[in-house]
Amino acid sequence: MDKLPYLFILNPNSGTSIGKKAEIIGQVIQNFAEKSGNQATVLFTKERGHATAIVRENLAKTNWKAIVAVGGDGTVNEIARALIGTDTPVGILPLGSGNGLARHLGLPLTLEGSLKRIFEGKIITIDSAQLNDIPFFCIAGIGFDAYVGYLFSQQSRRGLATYVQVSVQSYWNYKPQSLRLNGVDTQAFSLSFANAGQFGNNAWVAPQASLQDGLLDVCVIKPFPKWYGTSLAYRLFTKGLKNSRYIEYRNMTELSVEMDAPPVIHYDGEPMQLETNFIKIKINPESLRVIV
Ligand SMILES: Nc1ncnc2c1ncn2[C@@H]1O[C@H](COP(=O)(O)OP(=O)(O)OP(=O)(O)O)[C@@H](O)[C@H]1O
Repeated sequence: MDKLPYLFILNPNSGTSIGKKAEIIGQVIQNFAEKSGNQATVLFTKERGHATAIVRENLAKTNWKAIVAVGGDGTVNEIARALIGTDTPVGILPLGSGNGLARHLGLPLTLEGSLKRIFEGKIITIDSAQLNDIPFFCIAGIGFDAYVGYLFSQQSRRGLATYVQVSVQSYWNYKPQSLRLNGVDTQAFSLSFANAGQFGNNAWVAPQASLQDGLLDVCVIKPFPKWYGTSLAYRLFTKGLKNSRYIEYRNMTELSVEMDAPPVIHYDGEPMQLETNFIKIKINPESLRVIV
């Protein structure tokens, strides 16, 4: 049996209720590993960005079989960014709110099912991407979803219900943005750079996206009448956006976006206010190993 150890990094801030259960989940991971003849070290993050620091500190110390993100897409991002171009695979134990990458990959969403998959699954190599120097693995974007992500991050309550509430409230006053996409003037309600197909919670902005095609699926949601919003939302959750006249898809390996002012963006659901109005996005083919 292969005895290389696994490093699990748990973000107690992921999802809506890990916090109080973090220690118990850590214990479940340890017990499951032991029972299945594996070794696991479980570490807990203390703040935003800490997961990246933990990987960097520990990567050279031991030959890890895999480093597992216990949390949502933000936690996967923090861990995977330190594993790009290395042989060490990332595992995903999806305990976040949206779990876009895990859902795209069809991974189990239960604790036991995920642990079994992590210890028994196979490894594939996927593309990663970057927005300026920010790596992302699932989807990055500008526009309405970035704006909502930014407002959501300022709420004290998390979870899907809060997200829906913030989305609906901001929808009515939100105005499409003017930008230049590869130098061409474009009006967009939102612009998504999809490596994987969904934001999380099965909101499929680019259901056709593949993590292994060396391409980004760029989805432009063009300005639309407000009454059309429910139809777009329905299409988003039923993989039907492609048939809308307000949607345009392009496959690209890199692109540039220029805005009039530094925009709020999101990468893998993490909102961020940029300090520049020039954005370059590019794909890095076959750059991350993942357990599936
Ligand atoms: N110990 C911590 N305390 C506070 N925030 C943390 C801590 N560790 C990580 N974070 C931050 O928590 C945020 C949320 O993490 P994550 O994205 O994994 O969960 P989520 O938002 O519930 O899931 P998803 O992105 O799948 O919807 C990230 O911004 C991450 O940097």
